[in-house]
Amino acid sequence: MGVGFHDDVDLIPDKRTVSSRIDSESKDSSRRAKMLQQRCMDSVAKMRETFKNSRPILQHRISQLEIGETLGRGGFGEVHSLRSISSEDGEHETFTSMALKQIRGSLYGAQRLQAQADLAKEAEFLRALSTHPNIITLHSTGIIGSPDFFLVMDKLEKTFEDMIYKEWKPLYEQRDVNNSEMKLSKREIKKENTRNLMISQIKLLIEVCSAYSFLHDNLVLFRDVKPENVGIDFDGVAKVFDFGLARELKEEEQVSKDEYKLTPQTGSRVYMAPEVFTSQPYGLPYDVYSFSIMFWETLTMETPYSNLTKAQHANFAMLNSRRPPIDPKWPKNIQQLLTSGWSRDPSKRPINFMTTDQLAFFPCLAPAFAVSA
Ligand SMILES: Nc1ncnc2c1ncn2[C@@H]1O[C@H](COP(=O)(O)OP(=O)(O)OP(=O)(O)O)[C@@H](O)[C@H]1O
Repeated sequence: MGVGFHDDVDLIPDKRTVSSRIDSESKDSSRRAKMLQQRCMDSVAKMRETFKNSRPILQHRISQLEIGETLGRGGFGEVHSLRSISSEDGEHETFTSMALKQIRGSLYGAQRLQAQADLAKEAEFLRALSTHPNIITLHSTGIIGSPDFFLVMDKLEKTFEDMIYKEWKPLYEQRDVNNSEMKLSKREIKKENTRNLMISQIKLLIEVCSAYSFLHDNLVLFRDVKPENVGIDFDGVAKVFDFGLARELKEEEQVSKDEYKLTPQTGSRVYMAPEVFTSQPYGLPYDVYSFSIMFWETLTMETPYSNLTKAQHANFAMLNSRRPPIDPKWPKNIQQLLTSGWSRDPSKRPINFMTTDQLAFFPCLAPAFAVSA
């Protein structure tokens, strides 16, 4: 089922994003730049129309908003907490659980236009897809000044990346601490804590999978699956956000099953699948590759390929098939999922992600899921 989005426009890369942009060195760069600019303008115009027609409660001017502290900044957007919105009768409604995303003040000219198009695209995706419990909810869209828009979304407490490095990793490093009432040996304590940690990790990964599977069911390729782009809300639920690189797959761009002609080298370097890096057609298996790298990162709490330079990564991981080391102590199912998920051959990667069933029925973890169900 398609969801009807407009054409692709590229993103301004953040420090780890190597999304292909207007290539000033290519021969037809100025023609391409003009085309891109036109596409941006078209999507911004379209978005302005959509915003005009959006639900009235969601139409706000920036002067009516009380914007709180900055929660984060990306390549083109900045996100603030939202204290309140004044209603027409001057009363203030409090929206402590919401966040406002707008375009960074430092962007001008073509970059700003591009950012507007990206934000417009993000709003369209969220409008269509944020019914899923693990996709961030879009509450509102609005206009800031005359040309720019903003989005009001659920506020996130932290990202999956924070979870890995600021919560799980310190816990793992203290895994010999006894938190259990039972009298256990040091070895047993370590084993139980490691297992409990893995259960927490897999539970959140299942939620993440569920969101990406939903996108794939709607023929939406996310193209930037990584822990930075998954949030955790204040109830501890995983929420996929940042649809800046997402793309609806269209029949006219399909070259074969699961392969589409799309912008090469789009995404973030260490999570990028070889076919995307080497400018081949690609499709949904791209996200499965990225998810597998994220899966490994979650379990090891280590940055993938951190021991390789960019050139080594290109050579060993992208052109050859070197992958992060799999711990032989991990359950066999996990080992198999990783090996197939990051396979060089996209057709060997599991379709539709690792479904909840596949993840939940690891023999070692099943009892934990049964208890919490
Ligand atoms: N709903 C939210 N609640 C709290 N913080 C958020 C929320 N959305 C985003 N952030 C924070 O703001 C940062 C920037 O947001 P986001 O990644 O959406 O911006 P972007 O410009 O689209 O990023 P990128 O350059 O990665 O595409 C995030 O990394 C996160 O730390």
